[in-house]
Amino acid sequence: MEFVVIGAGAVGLLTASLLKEAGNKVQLVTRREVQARQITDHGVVKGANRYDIKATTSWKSIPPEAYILVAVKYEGLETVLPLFQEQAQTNPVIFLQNGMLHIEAIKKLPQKNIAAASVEHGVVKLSDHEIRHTGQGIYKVALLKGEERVFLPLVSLSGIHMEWHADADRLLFRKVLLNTLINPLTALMKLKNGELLTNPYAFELLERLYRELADAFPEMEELLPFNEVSALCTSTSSNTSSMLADKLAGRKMELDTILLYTLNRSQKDLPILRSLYQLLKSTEV
Ligand SMILES: NC(=O)C1=CN([C@@H]2O[C@H](COP(=O)(O)OP(=O)(O)OC[C@H]3O[C@@H](n4cnc5c(N)ncnc54)[C@H](OP(=O)(O)O)[C@@H]3O)[C@@H](O)[C@H]2O)C=CC1
Ligand SMILES: CC(C)(CO)C(=O)C(=O)O
Repeated sequence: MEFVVIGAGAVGLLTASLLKEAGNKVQLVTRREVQARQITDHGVVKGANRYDIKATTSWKSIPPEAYILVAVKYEGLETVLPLFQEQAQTNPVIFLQNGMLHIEAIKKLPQKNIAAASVEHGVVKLSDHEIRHTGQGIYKVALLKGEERVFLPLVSLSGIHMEWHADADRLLFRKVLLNTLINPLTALMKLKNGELLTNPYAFELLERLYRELADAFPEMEELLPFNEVSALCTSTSSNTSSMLADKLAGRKMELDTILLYTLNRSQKDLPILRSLYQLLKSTEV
C-alpha cells in the first residue's frame, strides 16, 4: 500500500518507519527543505535501524490514491488545513493529533474520506531524522466522515498495529481525558508519567482531578476507570509527557485542544482544571 505522512516530528517519523518496515511505499512531507534533504540523504533512523524514505516539502508529489497521515501538532494544522482545500482531493486522510478542538474543522474539508486516530505509542524526536521509540503501542482509528470500507484494509497491515473503533467521539474523548489528567500535572510539576503515582502530592492531585472530571462527565467512570489511568502512568512510567516535553523545549503546548476543550465541553465549572490551565497558559511562550 502507499502512504504519505505529513509532518516529520516524533509521531510522523515513527509512523513512516513502521509503515516502511511493514513493506509499504512511504513518503514524508516536511515543512522545511533542510529537513527533507536530511531525511532523503540519511534515512529515518530508529534505534539501530535505518529506513530509506523520500522526503519533500511539496504536496505535488502525493499520489492520488495514497493514504495520507497528518502528524503535525494542533498548531501546525493552521497551515496544513488550508492546503487540503486545493490539494490531495481524492486521498483518504487520517489525522493523528491529540486533542479535539480541530475535529469540526476537519469534518468540513472537501476530502470524502477522513478518519482520526489516537496514537498510543511513546516516541521522542532526537534530531530531524532520528527518533527513539520509548513505548510500544497501537493506532486506534475511527471514521470522521465518508466510508469505513476505505480504511478497513489498514487494520490488517502487518507491522503497524491499527485497531478500528466504531465511535470517533468516544475514542478521541477518552484520549483527551487521559491527556487532561496526565499532561498538565507532569508539565507543571516536571514529573515523568510514572511519578504521578509515586509522588504523594501529585497522586492526590491526580485523584482530585479525576473526581472533578468524573463528576462533570457521567460517562467517565465507564469510559476511563481510574485504574486505566494509573495503568497508563505505569506503562509509560519513564515517559516525559508531550506537554512537559514541549514546555522543557520552550515550544507551544497543546493546551487549548486538550485542556480548554475539556473545560468547554463540561456543563459544570472545573476549578482544579481551570487553575492548571491558567497556570500553564500564563507561562506559555
Ligand atoms: N510524541 C508522542 O509520543 C505522541 C504525540 N502525540 C500527538 O501527535 C501529534 C504530533 O506530535 P509530535 O510528533 O510529538 O510533534 P512534533 O513537534 O515532534 O512534530 C510536529 C511536526 O510537524 C511539522 N509541521 C508543522 N507544520 C507543518 C507543515 N505545514 N507541513 C509539514 N510539517 C509541518 C513540524 O515541522 P517543524 O519541525 O519544521 O516545525 C514537526 O516536525 C501531537 O498532536 C501530539 O500530541 C500522540 C501520542 C504520542
Ligand atoms: C498518553 C500520554 C500521556 C503518554 O505520555 C500522551 O499521550 C502524551 O504524552 O501526550
